[in-house]
Formats: sequence, C-alpha cells, structure tokens
Amino acid sequence: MSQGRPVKVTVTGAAGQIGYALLFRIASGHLLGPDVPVRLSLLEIPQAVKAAEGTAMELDDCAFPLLQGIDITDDVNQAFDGTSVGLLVGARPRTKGMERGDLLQANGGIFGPQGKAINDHAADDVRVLVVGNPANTNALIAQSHAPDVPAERFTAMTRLDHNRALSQLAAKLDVPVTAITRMTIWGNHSATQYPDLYNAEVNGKIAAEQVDEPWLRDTFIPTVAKRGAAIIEARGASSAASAANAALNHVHDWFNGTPEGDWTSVALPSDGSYGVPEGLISSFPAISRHGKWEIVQGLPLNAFSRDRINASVRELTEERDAVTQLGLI
Ligand SMILES: NC(=O)c1ccc[n+]([C@@H]2O[C@H](COP(=O)([O-])OP(=O)(O)OC[C@H]3O[C@@H](n4cnc5c(N)ncnc54)[C@H](O)[C@@H]3O)[C@@H](O)[C@H]2O)c1
Ligand SMILES: O=C(O)C[C@H](O)C(=O)O
Repeated sequence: MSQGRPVKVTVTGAAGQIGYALLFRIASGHLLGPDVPVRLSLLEIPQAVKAAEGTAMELDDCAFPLLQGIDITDDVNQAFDGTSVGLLVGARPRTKGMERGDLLQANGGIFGPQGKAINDHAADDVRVLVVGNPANTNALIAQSHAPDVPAERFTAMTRLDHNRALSQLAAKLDVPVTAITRMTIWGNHSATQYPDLYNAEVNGKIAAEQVDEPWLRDTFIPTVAKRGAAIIEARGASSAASAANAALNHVHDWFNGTPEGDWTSVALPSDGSYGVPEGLISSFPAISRHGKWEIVQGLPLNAFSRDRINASVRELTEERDAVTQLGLI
C-alpha cells in the first residue's frame, strides 16, 4: 500500500525518448522505492505539451497505485514549484558525428532558467540530476543560477557510463555484474571520461590485475567512453532506456543509500578532492548516506590514472570557460 504524502518529481523533456522510458518506471516505484507515492510534474516546450499529455494519458491508463497526480506545463516556475526531485532531461540529443560538447550552444541556455526556477520555487530538500548533454557543464549552469540551494544538490549523470563499465568488464571476465565492486567513472561524461579498473574489484580482487593492460587501455576504456556514439550508430538515435535506467539507479541510491563496502559514480561539484578544481562538476567515486552524496576519499591513483583524470578535468575547465564566455554562468 502506498503511504503518506506524495514526493513531487519534476521531469523535463517528458515527451522525449528518455522521458518515455523513464516516467512509467518512476510511477512504478523504481525511482524512490516501492512504497513512496509520487506526483509527476512534466515540463515541456509549448509545441511538445500535447505529446506530453499523450504520455500522461498512458500513465493514467496504467492505474499505478503510487502515482498520485500528473501536472503538465511549459512554465518552468510552475514545473519546479514544490519539487523534491528534478530530473533535467529536456535537451537536444547529439547525432552521428557530433561530440556531446557540440551541444553546449544548443542546450546550455536551457539550464540557467531551470536552475533559477529550482532556486525560487523548489522544496527545501530538492535534489537535481542533469541528464541533458553535455550533462556535467549543464549541471554547472543550473547550479550557478541556484545560489540558495546547497551546491551538492546538483549532480550530473555518469551512472550510465558506470553501468557500461560494469557490463564490459563482466563480459570480459565472464562473471556476473554483481561480482564487480568499487567501479569509478572519473571526470566528464564525454569521450575523455576515465573508467578506473585499478580500484575496481572483481570477486574482491583488483580488476586491473585480472585483465591484460593492452585490453584495459586500448579496448575497455575507449569502448566505455565511446559507447554513446556506438549506440547512436547502431540505433540511429541516442540511448534512451539505458539512460532512463541509469537515472533511476542514480536517484534511487541517492535517496536509499549505496551498498555497504561499495560505491557508485556521480558527477558532483568538486570540493577540491583528488586535485579537481573546486566547483567543477566532475565524476567521482561516491557513496550516499542519509540522502547525501559523499566523495570516497583516499583512493590510490597511479600515473596513468592521474593523467586520464587530468585530461578530463581540463576538458571540463574548458567547457566552464566557454559557458562563462557565453554568459551562461
Ligand atoms: N548523461 C547521459 O548519460 C545521457 C544519456 C542519454 C541521453 N542524454 C541526453 O539527454 C537529452 C535528452 O535525450 P532524449 O533522447 O530524450 O532527446 P529527445 O529529443 O527525444 O527529447 C528531448 C525532449 O526535451 C524537450 N525539451 C527541449 N528543450 C526543453 C526545455 N527547455 N524544457 C523542457 N523540455 C525541453 C524536447 O521537446 C524533447 O521532447 C539529450 O541531451 C541527450 O544527449 C544524456
Ligand atoms: O552519447 C550520447 O550523446 C547520449 C548519451 O550521452 C550516452 O552516453 O548514451
């Protein structure tokens, strides 16, 4: 039986691919838990509101016990009024031949107004996941417009990369994904991301010691880092269901905690950890305790790892400078 007051969850881009893969699972309890009622607030651009209404009709037709209302709007302030969870998905996806950073001009302008609306209208406990690409820098744009909201409540999604790394390593070693712990995606959700097998473990032993180095460096890392482009090549469109799944994993763990002795990957505003410049939204190993992400401290980084992380952080710094030049933060 669903208990208590519903948690308001705002999803932008509700009429899009990811939105369609996400909303029914949120209403089924996969976001916050099987006993947490939700109220959905769907934000779309005016010309897509009718499509969002169609999705809402289907949500109604599922008669979900946990779904206690759906609001649909093109008004950003109304969309975030009283919201506790913001899933900022609405943004243009890249197409074949583009890098995610090429979307900065097209999408960057979306996230400032949404950050301000969150600042002015969201609930005090609001937590935000930015999915729209380039996700890390779009999260920085949104966060920079919400000075009254603790910075760490703004995150960007690298959980899809994290899940991809688990899947690739499991296939290589012919183990279930549940045999793998302590996986980390460092840096930017881009081709410079660094999936770290020197701290990951398979059946309790360091992963890097169980694979050959050429495979690790020349196959595993590029396969994970460029998986988004491979999906676009194969599907003719960017990832949707796997992205929605990762968004659900991210928020579910944020609210419910990460497993004891393990961690996940979250792009968070840096506090200077691991030499990542303060304020950059970069992916770190993170645990969730009492609804708060904490960066896992003290992991050893060899020279190779350090170089890879530095390269991705350099890209994030360049993106931050670019959006500053554009007046977006
Ligand atoms: N971070 C990740 O791991 C990850 C994974 C997959 C996709 N993505 C990104 O997620 C975004 C959405 O992907 P998609 O496949 O759903 O795209 P899509 O084109 O299918 O849907 C995007 C939706 O956003 C809406 N939208 C555009 N501007 C908006 C605004 N200002 N407010 C509200 N809604 C707005 C559009 O009308 C559209 O319905 C893309 O930028 C894509 O690159 C990120
Ligand atoms: O690669 C993309 O453009 C979509 C998304 O960021 C992904 O990683 O699948």
